[in-house]
Amino acid sequence: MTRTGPRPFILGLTGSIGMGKSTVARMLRDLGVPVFDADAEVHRMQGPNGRLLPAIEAAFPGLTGPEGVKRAELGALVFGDSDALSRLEAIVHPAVVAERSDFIDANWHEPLIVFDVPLLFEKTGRAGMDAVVVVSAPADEQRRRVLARPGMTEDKFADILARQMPDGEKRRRADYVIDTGASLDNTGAQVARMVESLQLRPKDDG
Ligand SMILES: CC(C)(COP(=O)(O)OP(=O)(O)OC[C@H]1O[C@@H](n2cnc3c(N)ncnc32)[C@H](O)[C@@H]1O)[C@@H](O)C(=O)NCCC(=O)NCCS
Ligand SMILES: Nc1ncnc2c1ncn2[C@@H]1O[C@H](COP(=O)(O)OP(=O)(O)OP(=O)(O)O)[C@@H](O)[C@H]1O
Repeated sequence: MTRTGPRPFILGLTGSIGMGKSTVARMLRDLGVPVFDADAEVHRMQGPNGRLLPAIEAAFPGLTGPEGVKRAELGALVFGDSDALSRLEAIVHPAVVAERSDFIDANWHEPLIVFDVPLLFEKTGRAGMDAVVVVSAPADEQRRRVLARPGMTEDKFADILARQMPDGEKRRRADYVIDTGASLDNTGAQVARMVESLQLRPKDDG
Protein backbone atom coordinates (compact mmCIF):
# COMPACT_ATOMS: atom_id res chain seq x y z
CA MET A 1 0.00 0.00 0.00
CA THR A 2 1.40 3.41 -0.88
CA ARG A 3 1.37 6.46 1.31
CA THR A 4 -1.14 8.60 -0.54
CA GLY A 5 -3.96 10.49 1.10
CA PRO A 6 -4.23 11.29 4.79
CA ARG A 7 -2.38 9.02 7.18
CA PRO A 8 -4.09 7.20 10.06
CA PHE A 9 -4.28 8.60 13.56
CA ILE A 10 -1.72 6.61 15.58
CA LEU A 11 -2.71 5.68 19.12
CA GLY A 12 -0.23 4.10 21.55
CA LEU A 13 -1.76 1.57 23.96
CA THR A 14 0.05 0.76 27.16
CA GLY A 15 -0.44 -0.15 30.79
CA SER A 16 1.30 -1.98 33.61
CA ILE A 17 1.09 -5.72 34.20
CA GLY A 18 -2.43 -7.05 34.74
CA MET A 19 -4.20 -3.76 34.09
CA GLY A 20 -6.24 -5.19 31.22
CA LYS A 21 -4.23 -3.99 28.22
CA SER A 22 -4.64 -7.24 26.28
CA THR A 23 -8.37 -7.17 26.98
CA VAL A 24 -8.64 -3.61 25.65
CA ALA A 25 -6.54 -4.55 22.59
CA ARG A 26 -9.00 -7.36 21.86
CA MET A 27 -11.94 -4.96 22.22
CA LEU A 28 -10.28 -2.54 19.78
CA ARG A 29 -9.78 -5.35 17.25
CA ASP A 30 -13.42 -6.35 17.66
CA LEU A 31 -14.33 -2.77 16.69
CA GLY A 32 -12.30 -3.21 13.49
CA VAL A 33 -9.29 -1.12 14.56
CA PRO A 34 -5.93 -2.53 13.36
CA VAL A 35 -3.74 -3.27 16.40
CA PHE A 36 0.01 -3.86 16.20
CA ASP A 37 1.13 -6.12 19.05
CA ALA A 38 4.78 -5.27 19.83
CA ASP A 39 5.25 -8.21 22.18
CA ALA A 40 3.90 -10.69 19.65
CA GLU A 41 6.20 -9.23 16.98
CA VAL A 42 9.22 -9.58 19.27
CA HIS A 43 8.26 -13.19 19.99
CA ARG A 44 7.86 -13.91 16.30
CA MET A 45 11.24 -12.36 15.41
CA GLN A 46 12.86 -14.34 18.27
CA GLY A 47 11.01 -17.57 17.46
CA PRO A 48 11.95 -20.47 15.13
CA ASN A 49 13.77 -19.02 12.08
CA GLY A 50 13.16 -15.52 13.46
CA ARG A 51 15.16 -12.75 11.82
CA LEU A 52 16.77 -11.67 15.11
CA LEU A 53 18.31 -15.05 15.88
CA PRO A 54 21.68 -14.55 14.14
CA ALA A 55 22.30 -11.20 15.88
CA ILE A 56 21.19 -12.55 19.26
CA GLU A 57 23.32 -15.68 18.89
CA ALA A 58 26.33 -13.51 18.02
CA ALA A 59 25.82 -11.28 21.06
CA PHE A 60 24.75 -14.07 23.44
CA PRO A 61 26.37 -17.33 22.24
CA GLY A 62 24.40 -20.46 23.08
CA LEU A 63 21.19 -18.63 23.95
CA THR A 64 19.34 -19.47 20.75
CA GLY A 65 18.40 -22.88 19.36
CA PRO A 66 15.97 -24.58 16.99
CA GLU A 67 13.03 -23.19 18.98
CA GLY A 68 14.41 -19.67 18.77
CA VAL A 69 15.64 -17.61 21.68
CA LYS A 70 15.98 -19.50 24.97
CA ARG A 71 13.75 -16.98 26.71
CA ALA A 72 14.13 -18.16 30.28
CA GLU A 73 17.95 -18.29 30.02
CA LEU A 74 18.27 -15.01 28.16
CA GLY A 75 15.86 -13.36 30.61
CA ALA A 76 17.85 -14.65 33.58
CA LEU A 77 20.98 -13.14 32.02
CA VAL A 78 19.72 -9.73 30.91
CA PHE A 79 17.36 -8.89 33.76
CA GLY A 80 20.28 -9.02 36.21
CA ASP A 81 22.71 -7.09 34.02
CA SER A 82 21.75 -3.70 32.58
CA ASP A 83 24.62 -3.69 30.05
CA ALA A 84 23.47 -7.02 28.66
CA LEU A 85 19.88 -5.78 28.55
CA SER A 86 20.98 -2.70 26.60
CA ARG A 87 22.82 -4.91 24.11
CA LEU A 88 19.69 -7.01 23.62
CA GLU A 89 17.50 -3.94 23.26
CA ALA A 90 19.87 -2.50 20.66
CA ILE A 91 19.15 -5.61 18.59
CA VAL A 92 15.41 -5.84 19.21
CA HIS A 93 14.17 -2.25 19.20
CA PRO A 94 15.26 -1.16 15.69
CA ALA A 95 13.58 -4.29 14.31
CA VAL A 96 10.35 -3.37 16.11
CA VAL A 97 10.53 0.16 14.68
CA ALA A 98 10.87 -1.29 11.15
CA GLU A 99 7.89 -3.62 11.69
CA ARG A 100 5.88 -0.66 12.94
CA SER A 101 6.63 1.30 9.81
CA ASP A 102 5.48 -1.64 7.65
CA PHE A 103 2.29 -1.82 9.69
CA ILE A 104 1.57 1.86 9.05
CA ASP A 105 2.09 1.30 5.30
CA ALA A 106 -0.22 -1.71 5.30
CA ASN A 107 -2.96 0.29 7.06
CA TRP A 108 -2.37 3.70 5.54
CA HIS A 109 -5.99 4.22 4.55
CA GLU A 110 -7.43 3.41 7.98
CA PRO A 111 -8.64 6.36 10.09
CA LEU A 112 -7.11 4.90 13.28
CA ILE A 113 -4.42 2.34 14.11
CA VAL A 114 -3.16 1.23 17.50
CA PHE A 115 0.32 0.28 18.69
CA ASP A 116 0.10 -2.01 21.69
CA VAL A 117 3.44 -1.50 23.45
CA PRO A 118 3.72 -2.82 27.01
CA LEU A 119 6.79 -0.71 27.89
CA LEU A 120 5.91 2.36 25.81
CA PHE A 121 6.80 4.99 28.40
CA GLU A 122 9.69 2.98 29.85
CA LYS A 123 11.42 2.21 26.56
CA THR A 124 10.33 3.65 23.26
CA GLY A 125 8.63 6.82 24.46
CA ARG A 126 5.69 8.43 22.75
CA ALA A 127 7.57 9.46 19.60
CA GLY A 128 5.49 8.63 16.56
CA MET A 129 2.23 8.46 18.51
CA ASP A 130 -0.51 11.05 18.08
CA ALA A 131 -1.92 10.14 21.48
CA VAL A 132 -1.42 7.53 24.18
CA VAL A 133 -4.05 5.57 26.08
CA VAL A 134 -3.15 4.01 29.42
CA VAL A 135 -5.12 1.03 30.70
CA SER A 136 -5.35 1.18 34.45
CA ALA A 137 -7.08 -0.34 37.47
CA PRO A 138 -6.79 0.07 41.24
CA ALA A 139 -3.57 -1.45 42.64
CA ASP A 140 -5.37 -4.10 44.72
CA GLU A 141 -7.31 -5.27 41.65
CA GLN A 142 -4.07 -5.43 39.63
CA ARG A 143 -2.44 -7.47 42.36
CA ARG A 144 -5.39 -9.87 42.61
CA ARG A 145 -5.35 -10.47 38.83
CA VAL A 146 -1.61 -10.98 38.56
CA LEU A 147 -1.24 -13.27 41.57
CA ALA A 148 -4.07 -15.44 40.20
CA ARG A 149 -1.89 -16.32 37.18
CA PRO A 150 -0.25 -19.75 37.18
CA GLY A 151 3.42 -19.60 38.14
CA MET A 152 3.22 -16.05 39.52
CA THR A 153 4.75 -15.35 42.92
CA GLU A 154 4.85 -12.29 45.19
CA ASP A 155 8.58 -11.93 44.43
CA LYS A 156 8.15 -12.13 40.67
CA PHE A 157 5.31 -9.59 40.78
CA ALA A 158 7.39 -7.19 42.90
CA ASP A 159 10.27 -7.58 40.46
CA ILE A 160 8.18 -6.79 37.40
CA LEU A 161 6.51 -3.81 39.12
CA ALA A 162 9.93 -2.42 40.00
CA ARG A 163 10.89 -2.42 36.32
CA GLN A 164 7.72 -0.60 35.23
CA MET A 165 6.89 3.09 35.57
CA PRO A 166 4.36 3.56 38.39
CA ASP A 167 0.76 3.51 37.23
CA GLY A 168 0.11 7.01 38.60
CA GLU A 169 2.90 8.42 36.45
CA LYS A 170 1.58 6.63 33.36
CA ARG A 171 -1.88 8.03 34.02
CA ARG A 172 -0.44 11.53 34.30
CA ARG A 173 1.26 11.22 30.94
CA ALA A 174 -1.76 9.68 29.19
CA ASP A 175 -4.08 11.43 26.78
CA TYR A 176 -6.76 8.83 27.55
CA VAL A 177 -7.17 6.51 30.52
CA ILE A 178 -9.31 3.37 30.35
CA ASP A 179 -10.21 2.23 33.84
CA THR A 180 -10.76 -1.54 34.03
CA GLY A 181 -11.70 -1.66 37.70
CA ALA A 182 -15.41 -2.21 36.96
CA SER A 183 -17.19 -4.68 34.64
CA LEU A 184 -16.02 -5.78 31.19
CA ASP A 185 -19.11 -4.08 29.75
CA ASN A 186 -18.04 -0.84 31.40
CA THR A 187 -14.53 -1.23 29.91
CA GLY A 188 -16.05 -1.93 26.50
CA ALA A 189 -18.15 1.23 26.67
CA GLN A 190 -15.09 3.35 27.52
CA VAL A 191 -13.18 1.82 24.59
CA ALA A 192 -16.05 2.47 22.16
CA ARG A 193 -16.35 6.08 23.33
CA MET A 194 -12.64 6.67 22.91
CA VAL A 195 -12.60 5.21 19.39
CA GLU A 196 -15.54 7.35 18.41
CA SER A 197 -13.87 10.53 19.64
CA LEU A 198 -10.50 9.59 18.04
CA GLN A 199 -11.92 8.91 14.62
CA LEU A 200 -13.29 12.44 14.67
CA ARG A 201 -10.07 14.00 15.90
CA PRO A 202 -7.99 15.87 13.29
CA LYS A 203 -4.36 14.83 12.95
CA ASP A 204 -1.55 17.33 13.38
CA ASP A 205 -0.20 16.87 9.86
CA GLY A 206 -1.07 15.43 6.45
C1 LIG B 1 14.73 -11.27 27.62
C2 LIG B 1 13.49 -11.88 27.02
C3 LIG B 1 13.85 -12.86 25.90
C4 LIG B 1 12.78 -12.69 28.17
O1 LIG B 1 11.59 -13.23 27.68
P1 LIG B 1 10.46 -13.81 28.68
O2 LIG B 1 9.41 -14.41 27.81
O3 LIG B 1 11.11 -14.68 29.68
O4 LIG B 1 9.89 -12.56 29.47
P2 LIG B 1 8.90 -11.39 28.99
O5 LIG B 1 9.30 -10.90 27.66
O6 LIG B 1 7.50 -11.85 29.17
O7 LIG B 1 9.23 -10.25 30.06
C5 LIG B 1 9.12 -10.49 31.46
C6 LIG B 1 8.94 -9.15 32.14
O8 LIG B 1 10.05 -8.29 31.90
C7 LIG B 1 9.65 -7.08 31.30
N1 LIG B 1 10.60 -6.71 30.24
C8 LIG B 1 10.74 -7.27 29.01
N2 LIG B 1 11.67 -6.64 28.30
C9 LIG B 1 12.12 -5.64 29.09
C10 LIG B 1 13.06 -4.61 28.91
N3 LIG B 1 13.72 -4.48 27.75
N4 LIG B 1 13.27 -3.76 29.95
C11 LIG B 1 12.59 -3.87 31.10
N5 LIG B 1 11.67 -4.83 31.33
C12 LIG B 1 11.45 -5.70 30.35
C13 LIG B 1 8.28 -7.39 30.67
O9 LIG B 1 7.46 -6.27 30.66
C14 LIG B 1 7.71 -8.42 31.59
O10 LIG B 1 7.05 -7.81 32.66
C15 LIG B 1 12.51 -10.80 26.46
O11 LIG B 1 11.92 -10.09 27.52
C16 LIG B 1 13.19 -9.80 25.55
O12 LIG B 1 13.64 -10.14 24.48
N6 LIG B 1 13.27 -8.55 26.00
C17 LIG B 1 13.93 -7.50 25.27
C18 LIG B 1 13.07 -6.96 24.18
C19 LIG B 1 12.18 -5.90 24.67
O13 LIG B 1 12.63 -4.83 25.04
N7 LIG B 1 10.87 -6.19 24.67
C20 LIG B 1 9.91 -5.21 25.09
C21 LIG B 1 8.86 -5.00 24.04
S1 LIG B 1 9.44 -4.04 22.65
N1 LIG C 1 -13.37 -4.59 33.56
C1 LIG C 1 -12.35 -5.30 33.12
N2 LIG C 1 -11.64 -4.86 32.05
C2 LIG C 1 -10.57 -5.56 31.61
N3 LIG C 1 -10.13 -6.71 32.16
C3 LIG C 1 -10.80 -7.20 33.21
C4 LIG C 1 -11.93 -6.52 33.74
N4 LIG C 1 -12.39 -7.23 34.78
C5 LIG C 1 -11.61 -8.30 34.90
N5 LIG C 1 -10.65 -8.31 33.96
C6 LIG C 1 -9.66 -9.38 33.80
O1 LIG C 1 -8.39 -8.88 34.17
C7 LIG C 1 -7.40 -9.60 33.44
C8 LIG C 1 -6.53 -8.57 32.75
O2 LIG C 1 -5.65 -9.24 31.96
P1 LIG C 1 -5.00 -8.72 30.61
O3 LIG C 1 -4.28 -9.92 30.07
O4 LIG C 1 -5.98 -8.02 29.77
O5 LIG C 1 -3.99 -7.66 31.24
P2 LIG C 1 -2.70 -7.03 30.65
O6 LIG C 1 -2.73 -5.65 31.14
O7 LIG C 1 -2.64 -7.27 29.20
O8 LIG C 1 -1.61 -7.79 31.40
P3 LIG C 1 -0.09 -8.13 30.96
O9 LIG C 1 0.59 -6.82 30.79
O10 LIG C 1 0.39 -8.89 32.12
O11 LIG C 1 -0.20 -8.96 29.71
C9 LIG C 1 -8.12 -10.51 32.46
O12 LIG C 1 -8.18 -11.81 33.00
C10 LIG C 1 -9.50 -9.87 32.39
O13 LIG C 1 -10.52 -10.80 32.08
